[in-house]
Amino acid sequence: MVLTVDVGNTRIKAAVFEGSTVLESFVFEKKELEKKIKKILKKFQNCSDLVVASVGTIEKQSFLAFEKQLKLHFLSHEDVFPFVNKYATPKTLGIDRMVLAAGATLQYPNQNRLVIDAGTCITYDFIDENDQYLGGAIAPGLRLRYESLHNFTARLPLLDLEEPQSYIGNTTAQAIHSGVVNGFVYEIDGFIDEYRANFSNFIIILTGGDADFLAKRLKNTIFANSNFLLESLNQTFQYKINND
Ligand SMILES: Nc1ncnc2c1ncn2[C@@H]1O[C@H](COP(=O)(O)OP(=O)(O)OP(=O)(O)O)[C@@H](O)[C@H]1O
Ligand SMILES: CC(C)(CO)[C@@H](O)C(=O)NCCC(=O)O
Ligand SMILES: [K+]
Repeated sequence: MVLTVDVGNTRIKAAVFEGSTVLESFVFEKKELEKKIKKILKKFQNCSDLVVASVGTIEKQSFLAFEKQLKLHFLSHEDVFPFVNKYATPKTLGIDRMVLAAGATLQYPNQNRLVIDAGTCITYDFIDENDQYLGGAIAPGLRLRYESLHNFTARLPLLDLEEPQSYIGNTTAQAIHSGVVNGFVYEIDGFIDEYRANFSNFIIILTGGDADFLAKRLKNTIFANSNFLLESLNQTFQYKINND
């Protein structure tokens, strides 16, 4: 059994895998890290490996205590990945994006793939049919848009996510919902159209905390898989032990 942990910018997600099957998955806050992992390991005592990808402030040190119980794999750029990294600054590429690209490469071989992660940030990652990682884009995520409108202005309230009634918002609240939600959806559809115009035959993988919300609203039909990063962590680990 393998315990995978994704330390994002907002929350932590974890899952226990037996082979490629998820036995259970978890979401928790950063301050609960130690307590939660202890609890998971108590329930799943057959876990032999702990695989971590962190883009947050939590470093490898926070996991060292678990090394007594199981083998720690704190993923970094030094690990083996199943694609050729064409990013011009490979060392600054987020480890979460590398893991997503690895999962897409392994799970959908011999085709162009676009991974869209709608989390704290929206990230786009493109791997071509020759398994070359080309790059993509980083944009503010849905919640971040609501927060930045409030934090960087004097008069805009902080609102919770709500379906806009129209693209023509006729109140401050409706104008914000339209700008944030419609803007988010139009932007992502626009990116997908751009990729479609330039590449034929490719698959789109949609993941992240806002994936389900988004999937229903895109004009492009895409299935969401909110576990894709955790599944990719498990696959990256399997790839690593077979290729090290
Ligand atoms: N309980 C929650 N806390 C924070 N965001 C949530 C929650 N539930 C849903 N969301 C949505 O999920 C988005 C954040 O996505 P996610 O949880 O994947 O981010 P994350 O944990 O920071 O991971 P990453 O840094 O990898 O994006 C927000 O834009 C928000 O709309
Ligand atoms: C873009 C985020 C914040 C998304 O989680 C993360 O992948 C990151 O910190 N990336 C570093 C910059 C880059 O990927 O080029
Ligand atoms: K993200």
